[in-house]
Amino acid sequence: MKNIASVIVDVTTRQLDRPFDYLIPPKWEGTIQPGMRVIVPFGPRKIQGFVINLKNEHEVKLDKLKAIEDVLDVTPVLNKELLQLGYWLTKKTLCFTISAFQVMLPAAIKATYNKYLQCTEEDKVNLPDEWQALFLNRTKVDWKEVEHLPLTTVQKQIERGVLEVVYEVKSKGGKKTERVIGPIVSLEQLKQVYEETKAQKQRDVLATFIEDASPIRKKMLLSSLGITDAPVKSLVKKGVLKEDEVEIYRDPYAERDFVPTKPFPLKEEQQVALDSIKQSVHHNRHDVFLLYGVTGSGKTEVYMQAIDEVLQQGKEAIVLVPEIALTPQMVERFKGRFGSKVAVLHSALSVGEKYDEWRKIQRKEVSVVVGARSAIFAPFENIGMIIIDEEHESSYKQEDNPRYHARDVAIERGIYHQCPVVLGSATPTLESFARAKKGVYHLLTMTKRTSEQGLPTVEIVDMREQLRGGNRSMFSKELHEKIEDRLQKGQQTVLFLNRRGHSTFVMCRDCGYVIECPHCDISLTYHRMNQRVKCHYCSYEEALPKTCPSCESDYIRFFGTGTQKVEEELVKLFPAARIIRMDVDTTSRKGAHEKLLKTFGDGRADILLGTQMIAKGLDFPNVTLVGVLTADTMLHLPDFRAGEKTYQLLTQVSGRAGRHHLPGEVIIQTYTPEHYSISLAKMQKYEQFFVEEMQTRRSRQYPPYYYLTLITVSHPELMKVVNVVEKIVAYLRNKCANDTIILGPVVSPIPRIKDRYRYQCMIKYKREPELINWLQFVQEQYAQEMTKDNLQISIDFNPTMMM
Ligand SMILES: Nc1ncnc2c1ncn2[C@@H]1O[C@H](COP(=O)(O)OP(=O)(O)OP(=O)(O)O)[C@@H](O)[C@H]1O
Ligand SMILES: [Zn+2]
Ligand SMILES: [Zn+2]
Repeated sequence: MKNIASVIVDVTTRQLDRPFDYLIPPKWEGTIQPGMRVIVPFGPRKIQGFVINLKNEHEVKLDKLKAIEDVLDVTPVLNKELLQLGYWLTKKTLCFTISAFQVMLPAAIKATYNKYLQCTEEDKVNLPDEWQALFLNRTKVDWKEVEHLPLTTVQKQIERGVLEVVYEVKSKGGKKTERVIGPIVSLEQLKQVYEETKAQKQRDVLATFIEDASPIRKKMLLSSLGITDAPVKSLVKKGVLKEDEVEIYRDPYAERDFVPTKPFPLKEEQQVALDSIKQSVHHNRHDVFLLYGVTGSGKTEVYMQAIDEVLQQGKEAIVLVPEIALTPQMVERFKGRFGSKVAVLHSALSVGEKYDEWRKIQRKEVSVVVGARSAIFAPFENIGMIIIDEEHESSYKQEDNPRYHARDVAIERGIYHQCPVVLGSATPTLESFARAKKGVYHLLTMTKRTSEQGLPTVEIVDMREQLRGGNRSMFSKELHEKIEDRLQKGQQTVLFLNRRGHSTFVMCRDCGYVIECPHCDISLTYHRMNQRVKCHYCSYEEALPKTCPSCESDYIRFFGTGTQKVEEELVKLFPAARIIRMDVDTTSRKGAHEKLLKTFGDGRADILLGTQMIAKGLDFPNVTLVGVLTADTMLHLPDFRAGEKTYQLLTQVSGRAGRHHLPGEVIIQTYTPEHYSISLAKMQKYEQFFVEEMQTRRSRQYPPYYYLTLITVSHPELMKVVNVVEKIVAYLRNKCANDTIILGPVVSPIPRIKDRYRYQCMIKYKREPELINWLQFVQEQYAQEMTKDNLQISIDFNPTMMM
């Protein structure tokens, strides 16, 4: 009998990042499996851990072995494949094993929770007698009530599919909960208590539950009987009723009807693409496809018909879309085609809602997942295809540990399941397009829009000339006229303001003083709502000063153009226009995003003004004009991908115009019309852009010609940082190949965050198979100081953020 479990414990220190052995007490022998979470003693504490392996007694030294304290799961939360994927993540990103396991699970499982055993009404009849008694008049039993039972008997019922373990998140600030009352005795007993009770109000309560034993919201109970809390409290005290606090779960899409859709007859290019993908589905081949299709070429339709094929094989599909594109429109399209077979995972869901969706996946109630980055870890066991839409989006890379890229995880899972991975984009990353050209990925090209209109015409307006001509407005003459024209025709306009890289700092116009965060070397961002300035890195905030702290001038103003300011000007210029503004301020409340888009989609507004969040995925037939207010704000970021990102964004935004019967027009306003990212976006010539940008990358030795690894060292003391980073660089210089370039050490673009000084070094290399081992060695060398002395060394392979 294997009665020893190897456990990865929840401690994030390098020295302890290895399995520890624990004895399995006899009562759990044969029931504990890899992938389950347990509570184990660790030093003076009791902590959580994941069982990864079982062993026999003779494989380990028995003396000193402590025993497992408690078992948290009755069935594994991580299956064999995901455990393996966890090790892979650990190795590839140099994160802690425990972090790799945790990132694959929904937050609810990590949070404090109540554990219940649940049985549906229909399943109750299938329970053995003793269990039926337990579930009498209720569908949910607190885990504490069954804890004393042998785990195997519980497991048996779970395997039969009649019982289920569920977690409910304990309410933490801000989450909606409500009190629920229900009986905890049998109907017989309820009747008996009813007979014995004299107090009329208590009798009323009892009568309610004799009629219908299911738990009821306390508020409703009190108001329907017209009573106070007191009679309920007495009955709870007597042990007849039970009061619970439960989080209010809501299926965010439950109240919505999704109009069922049928597959479109495909256009020729779509058909060719689909056929190739189907081939590899049929032959269970792990191929990576790059579906390069212009905006509006019907990529989503290809995804959906390919998924159809996968479902017919009895397999499952994962579809990743960027968070920002996970609009109601996108969800609607998948729900419309696949109905209740779809689970949706995105960050707007509450912890409980996310957990509910995850559970649907684990219980195999759904076979399609549409979700943002972390949906790549969906616990399916029979994956037939993984799709990554808008594969160029930087949000697919996680910026915290584990610093993984969803594309890499998708390919790893694709290999395991022997299934195709489809990457789709109108503007693929240079890395992916280069791979496709080399034949590493299969290139599928769609050059035409599905509508007869073709791509919109794009016009570039030089804002410097506008200024010379005396126009100081943020709207060029051209854009102004075209908006006027659309208003008259009753067509819609989308205006895009690129906020990323936009300065919204506060500066004194007399002396040039800029307000900065006292803890981070970065300017504070102005928040109009409450007249305060805020740090984006450490959330430090203060009131907007009335006079300049340096020269006391009262001419201290905030700089940069915010959406609110644009809106104000729009109202002045077009008083009759109905305007919708979408930015972080107007969409912070739950459901607001969806509501605003619906208003626009229903034609109840003329102009949609927004930031990045309107650049993707929108498909409104009446939009015939797209205006980009300032195209170049991103070009000047200290990032070698600035040109690529600008090109991608301009193409995506332009792609919102003229997608159906009406032709579309795009106006791009810029101060640098000569930059090739902007001029080629006008011509919509991705392949030419690719060639140009590749030349730049080659000459400047950047990806995809070179790989990058960024090491950032931080500590509250500057000397310490410099000392450590210099040692690391010296060590690496000694090891690395001759053609490897080590830049630095230099001060990071943001020299200080949260009172920690930051230095970095960038390694550029063509081939360094040992690099990962050297960096692991570096981590081990500094493990003590990282645990005890507040030293941080972050290692980012293929970084997407250069700051
Ligand atoms: N074969 C087809 N026949 C007619 N209409 C189609 C067909 N395929 C897709 N469409 C429609 O064309 C429009 C554009 O398709 P879709 O949104 O899938 O394009 P896309 O390539 O994903 O676009 P983007 O990259 O801009 O988001 C949609 O309204 C879609 O319903
Ligand atoms: Zn700060
Ligand atoms: Zn001043």
